[in-house]
Amino acid sequence: MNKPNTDLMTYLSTRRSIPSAKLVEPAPSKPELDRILTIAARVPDHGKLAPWRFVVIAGEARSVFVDRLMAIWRANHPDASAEAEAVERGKKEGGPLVVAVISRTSEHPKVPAWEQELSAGAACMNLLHAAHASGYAGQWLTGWPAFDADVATLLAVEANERIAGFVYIGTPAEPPSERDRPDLSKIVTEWRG
Ligand SMILES: Cc1cc2nc3c(=O)[nH]c(=O)nc-3n(C[C@H](O)[C@H](O)[C@H](O)COP(=O)(O)O)c2cc1C
Repeated sequence: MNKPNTDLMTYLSTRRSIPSAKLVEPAPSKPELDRILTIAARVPDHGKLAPWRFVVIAGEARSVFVDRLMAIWRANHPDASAEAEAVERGKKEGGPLVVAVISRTSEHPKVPAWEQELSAGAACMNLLHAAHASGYAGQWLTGWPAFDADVATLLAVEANERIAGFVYIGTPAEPPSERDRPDLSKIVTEWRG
């Protein structure tokens, strides 16, 4: 048996996402991000299909992406007030770096699409853990952009792909508050035959 890693257990049992609005510079450097993405890709993957890919939105492209999202949002909300638009922009501006995790399924005789999609979810979670282990923090968000056809076009999402999430990564501006977690008695049962 491996020696218990108490630091890791403490992290895993207390981890929290940091809301994207509270993620600020610095963001991971290119080598740090490469390492983070390498870890994100090291997830259970039945059939070695790599049923996910990552689109990094960082640096100058980060604000261009927000502008493009807001153009789509405005087209879908032609009557929105300036205040509502500012609120929406504020949400999208959170976090200095975003990784769009794209789930990519293909027909396979033994690996149903569901399993491939679960693997993409695992990649999102590993991405958060890797960001944290590298000294950063993150939050996994979908929101309307994950389900919008124009955003899919913007990210060159293909017919067999879906956006699994936008993982916002940066440095926490403040420590997170705690969040209630489900009671084990509500989520665990023991099968006794
Ligand atoms: C697939 C997925 C999509 C999510 N999308 C959103 C979202 O759009 N907005 C939001 O506030 N939280 C969203 N969340 C929840 C956050 O990622 C996160 O769980 C929450 O902020 C609480 O943080 P925690 O990781 O400490 O539980 C999503 C979670 C998952 C798994």
